[in-house]
Amino acid sequence: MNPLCCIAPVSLEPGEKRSQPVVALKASKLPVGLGIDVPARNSLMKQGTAPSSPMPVVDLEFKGEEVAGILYKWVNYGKGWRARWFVLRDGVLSYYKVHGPDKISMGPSCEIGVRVIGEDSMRRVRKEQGNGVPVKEWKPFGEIHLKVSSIRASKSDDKRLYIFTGTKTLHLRSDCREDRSAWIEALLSAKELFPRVLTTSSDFDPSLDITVSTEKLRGRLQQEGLGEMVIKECESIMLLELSELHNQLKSLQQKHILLLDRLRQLETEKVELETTVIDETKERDSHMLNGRFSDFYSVMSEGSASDSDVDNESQGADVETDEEDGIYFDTSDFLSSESLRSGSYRSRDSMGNNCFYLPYGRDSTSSDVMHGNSVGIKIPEYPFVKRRKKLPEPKEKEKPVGLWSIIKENIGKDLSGVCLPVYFNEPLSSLQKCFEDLEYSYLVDRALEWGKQGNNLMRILNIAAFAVSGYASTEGRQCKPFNPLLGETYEGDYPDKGLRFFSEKVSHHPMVVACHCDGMGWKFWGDSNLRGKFWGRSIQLDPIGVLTLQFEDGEKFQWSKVTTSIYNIILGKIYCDHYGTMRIKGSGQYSCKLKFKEQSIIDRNPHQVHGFVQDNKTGNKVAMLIGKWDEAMYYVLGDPSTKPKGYDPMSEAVLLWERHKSVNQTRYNLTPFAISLNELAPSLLEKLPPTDSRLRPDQRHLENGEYELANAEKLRLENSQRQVKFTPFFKYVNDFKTAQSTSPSFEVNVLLSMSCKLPC
Ligand SMILES: CC(C)CCC[C@@H](C)[C@H]1CC[C@H]2[C@@H]3CC=C4C[C@@H](O)CC[C@]4(C)[C@H]3CC[C@]12C
Repeated sequence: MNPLCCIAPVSLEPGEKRSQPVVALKASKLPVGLGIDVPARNSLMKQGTAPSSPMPVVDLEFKGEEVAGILYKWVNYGKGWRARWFVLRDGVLSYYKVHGPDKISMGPSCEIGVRVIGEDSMRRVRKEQGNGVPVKEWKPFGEIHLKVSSIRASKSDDKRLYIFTGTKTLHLRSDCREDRSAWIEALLSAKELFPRVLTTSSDFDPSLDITVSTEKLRGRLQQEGLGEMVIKECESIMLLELSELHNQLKSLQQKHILLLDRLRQLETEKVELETTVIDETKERDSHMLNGRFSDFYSVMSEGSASDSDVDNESQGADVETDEEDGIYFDTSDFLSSESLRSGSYRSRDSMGNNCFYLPYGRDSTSSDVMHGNSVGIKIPEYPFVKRRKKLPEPKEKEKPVGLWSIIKENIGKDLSGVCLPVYFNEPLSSLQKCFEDLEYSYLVDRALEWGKQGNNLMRILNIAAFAVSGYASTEGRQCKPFNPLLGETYEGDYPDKGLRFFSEKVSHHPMVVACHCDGMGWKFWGDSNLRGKFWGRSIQLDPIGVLTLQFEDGEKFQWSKVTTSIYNIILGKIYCDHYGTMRIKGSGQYSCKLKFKEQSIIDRNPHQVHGFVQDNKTGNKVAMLIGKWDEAMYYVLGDPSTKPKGYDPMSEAVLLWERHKSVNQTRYNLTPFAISLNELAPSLLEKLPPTDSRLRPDQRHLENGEYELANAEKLRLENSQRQVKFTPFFKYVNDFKTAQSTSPSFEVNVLLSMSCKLPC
């Protein structure tokens, strides 16, 4: 039983009037399974006055009949509000998808009275009825048991209502105020008809009846030959103490309940606030496509956002991220950090914390052996390369600046002209950051080996772990990478990991980075372009583009990254979350689907990822994947949907990947691998092209903790970049060539490299 279930229903706002039911009708069997007397409804509608006035009453008393109608359900930030057909029956509120403008998917036929709420709902029912085609009975998309839920009306929007189910909150919106009142009334009545039986959850029963027996005590005291007077006194002392304890327990329990309630209220308010911002932003965007909000994001990323801000509906037709695929186990039950460690695999505590001090190649070898997952495969031995383990000591004291102070100072100004100071940056460019996704490249090496041995399942499992591992380094990072100049490059030569990496910024608007990596026996490439949306207190980044991994034997895997949201950008601690579905399409035997669960504030178990591997030919699920993007990934063989109820996948889970635990934390929370990326060893200096990110002066100054210099250089670079926009390219380059012929600056070098790439 979920502890949240016991919270009492929240009543309507004091001022909220319970409106009359819109209409209640007797059933006549309908093809769609809903018994609705449409002509009767029509005549009533005609009698009715404007929507603001109360509707005529037909059946005042709600006797537990069915209620149905359209409500808009909040799905997620990408999909927004979606129409769903809701049916309230026997204390259960079920909802179904609405396919197209008129097609409703409904539940089983019923012959009892049905009340249809809302004009639009009636219109749809009439249309369905008119078809005369018997409609398939659909399984409900979701079900809410009202006896364990609480219902609440939104304070700020008279069309919205919330249903807390104990584990999640459903955000619903009706077409008008009257419809909301009708729904709330129906829901509350249904709830009253099916009151929650509290006796089942003694853990949260506020009456907390404890029966205490003094029998044993009495017996023992009698044995000692004590008189009745003394025994009675002892009994009353004990009972008094106990009742004191009982009272304390009760008040603690009350506090707990209040706290949980407050938390849920806060969460509702948070979503309400954010959805209000979304609704308003959408409206505003339609009025001024290139207005302040789209500019604002470009300031955050210094012009890296693409211009388009359209809601991408085509991607997942009508997928509700939280409720898709019934086969998933409720990972929240077992995926706590402790249970992650208590599965069949035991964590390699003995050496896990030290492993990053080892050279990368050897590190992966040691973990391979420990994980057992690579028993029987050959693990490549890479040479040791000495790399730095720390960033240079900062030369100046840090100057923390809140983003809010910058926004405040620039209110009313055109934000595209505002530059963010360097304090918001980390000493890495987006080009280097792309390479961070390959920190756990040993997983691909393993995948190669498994495939060579004909074990394609282990190959895709390792690739899935690799695709997830790329997110691990984002945990605890609060600064933004430097936005490279157009034509800026980064080359990483890492024989210690068997890697050669190259990335380049290939487009400025939209900002696109292309990268390529040669591993031993495999290649990985892709381009990254982010579509950004600013939601007021958070930024949502939707990556566009495909990543490809190809093995020397020809097998190819392709996937796209999931959505990233950055929260608390104005106030509080910045953090990011990754959520959505990642599909890894394999050209061979298997593909994989991974779901990154979106975090909520009462989520005690964030960052979960779960999914399965599917046979491309038969469609059968052959293995399950579970874990967290910032901790570890595990697999369990077999079809997850055939497992019995209450099955604990962690009992059989085998570790695929575990994040390196770094102790050597910098101010930027960089991993040891990330620390190595901007190292400029003297031997490298001779070899690097002048366009390499390591040579970017502002980034170098920031790394050295020379904040003033870094800021000045950053401003200079950004200004000269802006200048390029207005000056013909060749004139700009030639002017610089003549003015600084001896040692051109970084940006001129980058520009010069561009001129070589352009057709003459
Ligand atoms: C307001 C400003 C200063 C906040 C800085 C926010 C930081 C946390 C942001 C800025 C840019 C962001 C990155 C941009 C792009 C990607 C690629 C994506 O596929 C995974 C997340 C990742 C790697 C983001 C992680 C979070 C990030 C580093």
